[in-house]
Amino acid sequence: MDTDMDYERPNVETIKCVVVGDNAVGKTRLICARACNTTLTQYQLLATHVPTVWAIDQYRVCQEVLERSRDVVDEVSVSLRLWDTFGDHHKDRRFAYGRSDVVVLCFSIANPNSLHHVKTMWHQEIKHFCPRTPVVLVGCQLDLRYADLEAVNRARRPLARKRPERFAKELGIPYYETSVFDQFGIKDVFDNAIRAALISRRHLQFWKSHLKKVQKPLLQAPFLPPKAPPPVIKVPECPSTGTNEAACLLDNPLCADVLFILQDQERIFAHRIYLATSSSKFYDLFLMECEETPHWSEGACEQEKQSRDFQGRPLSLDPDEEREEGTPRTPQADQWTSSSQNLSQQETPGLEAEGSAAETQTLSGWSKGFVAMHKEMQVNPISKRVGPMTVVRMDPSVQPGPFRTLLQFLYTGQLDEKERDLVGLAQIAEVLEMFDLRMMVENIMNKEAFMNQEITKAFTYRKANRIKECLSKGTFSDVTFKLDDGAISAHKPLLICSCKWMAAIEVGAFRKAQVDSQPLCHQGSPFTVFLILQL
Ligand SMILES: Nc1nc2c(ncn2[C@@H]2O[C@H](COP(=O)(O)OP(=O)(O)OP(=O)(O)O)[C@@H](O)[C@H]2O)c(=O)[nH]1
Repeated sequence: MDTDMDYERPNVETIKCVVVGDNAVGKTRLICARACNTTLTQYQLLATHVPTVWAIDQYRVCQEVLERSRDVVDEVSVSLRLWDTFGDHHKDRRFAYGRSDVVVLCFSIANPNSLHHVKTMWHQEIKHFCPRTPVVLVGCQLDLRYADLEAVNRARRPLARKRPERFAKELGIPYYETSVFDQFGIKDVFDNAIRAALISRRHLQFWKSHLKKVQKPLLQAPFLPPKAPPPVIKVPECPSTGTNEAACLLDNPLCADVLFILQDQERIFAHRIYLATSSSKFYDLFLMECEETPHWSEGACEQEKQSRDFQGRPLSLDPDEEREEGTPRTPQADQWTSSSQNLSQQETPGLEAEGSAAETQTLSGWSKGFVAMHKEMQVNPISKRVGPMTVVRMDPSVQPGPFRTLLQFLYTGQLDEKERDLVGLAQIAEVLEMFDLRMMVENIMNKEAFMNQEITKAFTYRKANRIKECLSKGTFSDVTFKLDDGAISAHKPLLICSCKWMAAIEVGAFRKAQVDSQPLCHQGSPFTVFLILQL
């Protein structure tokens, strides 16, 4: 080493920096990150620990390592010589400490014991072998403080910044944190270790005027932890189960949000999320409604709306409030004629309307089979709760029997082979542009009903994807889960179908106070705090 040209260059300060600390705290990785600029994936970093020391000989054999050892700190040219050591407490490190200029004392932020050993063992050892050498304390593996590594975190809680900071203060040494994974703090550690070494050298070699600008080790800028990823909402790719539950929900329409009126008297309750994710026609219909009446609208502005409308505050049904004055109507909305008349009482006798109807949208020009749509407070026939509902009046040609079968298909993706009114069903499927249903009917008529299984499969696959989309965007959602780190919009009908607990809440078996303090599901759900709105 003594033959290195750095020793011959004037004004280049060679600094021997010894890196010590417990086994597996990350010394070797830290040294490699500085000396060789190695970047590793988290997977590589987490792979089993192999006890190693980074070979000091690298400075002789590897040109890149030698070049990277050169640095300029506070206008001083330095050559940084890193010495890796074994972490075993009983090993003899006196050779490593000999003639050292600075000691980088490492512990792992994910391992409180390694910090404990800083005080009980490492600092004492350093003071014993090189009492005048400056020391820098380094918390390695900083990313593990924020990582979602259940096992690691549970086994040994990562250290918060305060504790090691207090340690460092007591020992009178500077403190830095690093993550090789996030490439954070590596330069901070070594630049400031160099500073500490140079300051100490300046005391001894006061004639070295080029050291006069060297600063004391600086404070480290805080690490900005990465934002937690949004929660992953999993929807089974092809939900084969759940069809019975969906059919049940249609028969017992808890938390229904749409009411079909057929032939001016027949009333069928349903759920927008089921219809919109099974049929483009209904998707368009309900989305148009959202756009037309922004006050009620869900869709993209769902989150905001949920916090406004469903937090128990009175809902305004005044159409004038629904669009700010001077706001242009969407071209789509202009296709319909709108009137503010209240249809609920006069035109649909027998309705248990609780409030007045909002703006009515005439749909006959938009599509065959539909007459008009408006929003109205309605009583749910099962829970007896009053809530806003989309009331859709169907064309008189739409017969209740086939329409019910059509809805069953939209909820389950299945069609009973024994269906009697196949002709009526084919007609209504044609009118409402539900071509997969029409094809199913044709298959039954052609005695090829076995082919319908494939249609059902494709249907459920498509539906699952659409549900995923609606979940991620909050479209048609009617419930918001408030979590510690944000809110998730969801759909009560879907939840009710997959979780009896939710159904119990909806029929009122639980009181709100209990709901607030109960975890959501029995399946180890991560939610611990949630609020059901609109209770
Ligand atoms: N997540 C994460 N893991 C790290 C980091 N640094 C090191 N590791 C991992 O921690 C383990 C120990 O790292 P080493 O650098 O080998 O530890 P060491 O202190 O040199 O260990 P000894 O050679 O036994 O003294 C390895 O599996 C590394 O991949 C880091 O910044 N983040």
